Amino acid sequence: MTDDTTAAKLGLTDAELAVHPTVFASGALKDRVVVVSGGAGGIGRAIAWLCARLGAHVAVVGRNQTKLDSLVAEMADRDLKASAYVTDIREPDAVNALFDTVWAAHGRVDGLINSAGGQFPQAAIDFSVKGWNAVINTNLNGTWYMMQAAAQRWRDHKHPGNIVNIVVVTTHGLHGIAHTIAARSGVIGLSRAVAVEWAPLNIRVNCVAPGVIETEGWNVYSPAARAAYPRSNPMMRNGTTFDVAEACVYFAAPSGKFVTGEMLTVDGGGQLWGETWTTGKPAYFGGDDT
Ligand SMILES: CCCCCCC/C=C/C(=O)SCCNC(=O)CCNC(=O)[C@H](O)C(C)(C)COP(=O)(O)OP(=O)(O)OC[C@H]1O[C@@H](n2cnc3c(N)ncnc32)[C@H](O)[C@@H]1OP(=O)(O)O
Ligand SMILES: NC(=O)C1=CN([C@@H]2O[C@H](COP(=O)(O)OP(=O)(O)OC[C@H]3O[C@@H](n4cnc5c(N)ncnc54)[C@H](OP(=O)(O)O)[C@@H]3O)[C@@H](O)[C@H]2O)C=CC1
Repeated sequence: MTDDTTAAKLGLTDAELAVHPTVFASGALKDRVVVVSGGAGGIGRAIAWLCARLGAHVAVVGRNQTKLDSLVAEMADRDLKASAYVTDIREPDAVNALFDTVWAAHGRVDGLINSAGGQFPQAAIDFSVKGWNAVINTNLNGTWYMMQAAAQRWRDHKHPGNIVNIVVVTTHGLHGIAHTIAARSGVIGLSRAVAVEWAPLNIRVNCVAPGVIETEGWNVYSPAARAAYPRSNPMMRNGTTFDVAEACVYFAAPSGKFVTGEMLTVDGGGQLWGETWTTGKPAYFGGDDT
C-alpha cells in the first residue's frame, strides 16, 4: 500500500468513467456480450465502463465479489448492463464454468478482453520459485485458459469472436519485472500464433500494451519508483485507463474487423525513449537505486 494515508485514489473514478468523452459512437457495441477479466481493476474497469456505455452487456470477472458487485451496481445506477462473475483465471475448470454460465445467461459471447494480471517488482536474480510461478500462472496460463475457453465455444457455436489481451511493453525500457516480461512475451507470441490458427473460425486476436497507466495496481511499487514514471516517456506524463480502454474497443468493435495478430502500444512513446525502473534505477546506470 502507499505510505501516504492522504493519497488520492489512483486512476479514474466510476463517476469520471461514466461520462468521460469517447471517440466511439454510442451503439458501437449494441447487443454484444463482452467478458472483461480484471474488470473491477483499474484498466479493466475503464474497459467495462466503455463497453457498457457503447451498448454491450459486460460480464466482469475477478476474484473479489465485493469489488465486482460495487461496479455492477454503479453501472446499473446509470442503466448500463453488467453482471459479476467471481473466477480465478488460474483455475481452468472455473474458467470453463464461467464461459458456460455466460453463454447460458445470454446465448452469446462476442468478445473477451483479458485485463486480469499483475506482478511485483523484484530483481530477477532473487525470484523465488513460488513468486515466479505466481506471475507465470496468472499472466500466461490464466490468460491462455480464458482464450481457449472462449475460442472453443465460438467454434462449437459457429459464432465469430474476438480477443484482446492486455500485456506490457516487452521490447524496451521496463525493468525489475522480468517474470512478467517473460509471461507477456508468451502471450504476445501465442496471440500471433492463434490469430492465424483461429482465423478460419472467424476469431480475431490482438494485444494492447499499456505504458505507465495510473491505477490502484501501482500500490505494489514504491512511492519513489512511481514518482519517476511520468518521466519515463517523451510525453512526460502518465496515461489514463480510458486511453487503454479506447485502444481495446478499437480492436473489439467493428473498427477492428480486418485487424488480427496485431499489437497496439499505448505508452506515450515510451518504447522509443525512456526507461521505467520498477525497482529503482541502479547506480551502475546513473541512478541512486530509489
Ligand atoms: C513502460 C511501462 C511501465 C509500467 C510500469 C509498471 C508496469 C506494470 C504495472 C502494472 O501492471 S500495475 C497493475 C497490475 N496489478 C498488479 O500488479 C497487482 C499487484 N500484484 C499482485 O497481486 C501479485 O504480484 C500477483 C503475483 C500478480 C498476485 O498473485 P498471488 O495472489 O498468487 O500472489 P501472492 O499470494 O500475493 O504471492 C505469491 C508469491 O509471489 C511472491 N511475491 C509476491 N509479492 C511479492 C513481492 N512484493 N516481493 C517479492 N515476492 C513477492 C512470493 O513468493 C509470494 O509467496 P509468499 O511468499 O507470499 O508465500
Ligand atoms: N497500470 C499500468 O501501468 C499497467 C498495467 N498493465 C497490465 O494491465 C492489466 C490491468 O492492470 P491494472 O488495471 O493497472 O491492475 P489492477 O491491479 O488494478 O487490476 C488487475 C485486476 O486483475 C484481477 N486479477 C488478478 N489476478 C487475477 C486472477 N488470478 N483471476 C481473476 N482476476 C485476477 C484483479 O481482480 P481481483 O482482485 O478481484 O482478483 C484486479 O482487479 C494487468 O495485466 C497489468 O499488468 C500493463 C502495463 C502497465
